[in-house]
Amino acid sequence: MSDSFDVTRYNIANEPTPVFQQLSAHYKKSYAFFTMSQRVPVILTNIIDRLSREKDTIVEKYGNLSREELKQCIGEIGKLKYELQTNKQMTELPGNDSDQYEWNKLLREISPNDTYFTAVWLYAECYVYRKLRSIFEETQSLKEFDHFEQSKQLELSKSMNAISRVIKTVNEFNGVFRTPSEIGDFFCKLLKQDLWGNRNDLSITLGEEIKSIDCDPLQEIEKYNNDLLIDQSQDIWKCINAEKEDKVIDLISDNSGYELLSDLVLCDFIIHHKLAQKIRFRVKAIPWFISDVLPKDFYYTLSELEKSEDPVLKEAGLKWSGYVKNGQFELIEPADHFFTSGYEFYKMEKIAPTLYQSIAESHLAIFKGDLNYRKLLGDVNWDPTNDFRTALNNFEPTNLCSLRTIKADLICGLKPGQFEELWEKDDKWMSTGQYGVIQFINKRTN
Ligand SMILES: O=P(O)(O)OC[C@H]1O[C@](O)(CO)[C@@H](O)[C@@H]1O
Repeated sequence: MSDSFDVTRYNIANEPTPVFQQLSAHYKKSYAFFTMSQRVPVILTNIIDRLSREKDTIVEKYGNLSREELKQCIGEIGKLKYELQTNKQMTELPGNDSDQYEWNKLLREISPNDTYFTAVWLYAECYVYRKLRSIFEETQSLKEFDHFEQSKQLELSKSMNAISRVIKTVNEFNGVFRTPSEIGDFFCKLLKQDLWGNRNDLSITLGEEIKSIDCDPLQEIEKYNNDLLIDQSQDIWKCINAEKEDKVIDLISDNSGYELLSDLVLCDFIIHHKLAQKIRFRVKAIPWFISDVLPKDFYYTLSELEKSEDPVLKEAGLKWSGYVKNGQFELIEPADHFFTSGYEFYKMEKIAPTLYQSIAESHLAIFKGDLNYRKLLGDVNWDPTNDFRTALNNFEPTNLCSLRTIKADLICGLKPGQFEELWEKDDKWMSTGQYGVIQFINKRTN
C-alpha cells in the first residue's frame, strides 16, 4: 500500500489520538488514519476490480440494464475513493428513507465542515459503507446487489470443516449427563470459541480470502489464553445461568462465515441446556464492513448446512432451521438501520427508542466484534484502565457483554501497566485481531 495521502496539505496532526477524545483520521499516529488513508481506498479499489472482472456474470443475473448501470456504479465508487483521498466533505445521501434521513441529520449535526479526515472515525468509516450502498440503491437493476456476497459465500464454504469438528465435540459433550459446573465450563469454552471466531473478518484482509482453519478449534482454545486480555466469561455464565422464566438473549452479530457459524453453535448450546427460551439475531440491513451478516446470509448459511454431505453439518442445519421455524431462534427482520448508522450506542435510547426498549427486554445482549465494541465505547480513546461500565457512558439497556478481537486502537478495562506492557511486546497488538476481550456488565437496578 503506498503512502499517497498528502498529510501536510490536509493539516494532519503528527500525533496519536489524545486520551478521552473520539478517534479520528486527523491523528496520523492512529489506526484511524491508517485505515482511512490506506485500507479503505484498497477496499474500494478491490470492489471496482471485482465488479469489472465479474460484469458478465452480474449482467446475466441482473439483466441487460445492469451493464450500463454497473459502469455508472464503478464510476461512482471511483469518485467516492477520490473524495476520500482528497479529504472532501461527506455529501448527503439521496432519497428520503428513514435511514437516509438519519444519516443526513448526522452529517449536518457533526461539525458541518467535517471531512473524511477530520470527522470522528466511526462516522467517516461507516459513511463510506452507507454511501457505497446508496450508489447501488440509486440504480434500477442493482438495488438488491450485494457487492460482498461472493467473498462471504467463499469464506463460508472454507469454514465448514472446522465448524464440523466443533459441532462434533459439542455433540459428544451433550451426549452424556453433565453437572451444572461442567456445563458452565463448557459454556465459557464456547464463548471463547465464539470470540476467536471474530478473528475471521474480511475487512481485516481487505476482502481477500481468509486462511482456512485446519485444526480442531475447540482443542486449541487454551492455546489462546495468553491473547485473552480480559476474561469475564464466568460472570456471563452466572448471568445466563440465573433462575428466570422465559429468558431471551440478543445476539448483535458481526461477520458471516466462520464467526456466524460459531455464534450458531453457542446459541444452540444455550437452547439445548435451556439457559434461554429464545435467541434473537440482530443483523445488518445493508452490505457492511465487507463480511457482516445480512438476513439473506443467515438463511444461506442454514441452507448450505442443510445441503451438506457431512452428516454432522446437515443435522446441525436441520436442527437450527427447526429452531427458526419454532421461534427459538429469531432473526429480526427487517434489520434495524440503527446498526448501520454512524451512531454510538449510548445514543440508541434517543435515536432508536423502539430498538432500545426491545433489547432492554432481553436478559442478556451479546455484542460481537470490533465495530460494535467501538460503538459501545463511543469510539473514544478511553484511558485503558477505565472500567467497561464507565466507557459505556450509561448505555445499559440490559445485562450486556462484548466478545471482541482487537482491531482498533481503543480499549478499556485493562489492569494498570498492562497497556504499556503490550505495546512493548508487540507494536501491532491493537490492529491484528490476535488479542481479544470478553467484557461484561450487569444492569444496575435503581
Ligand atoms: O468485523 P469487526 O470485528 O467489527 O471488525 C471490523 C472493524 O475493524 C476495523 O477493521 C478496525 O476497527 C474497522 O475497519 C472495523 O471497525
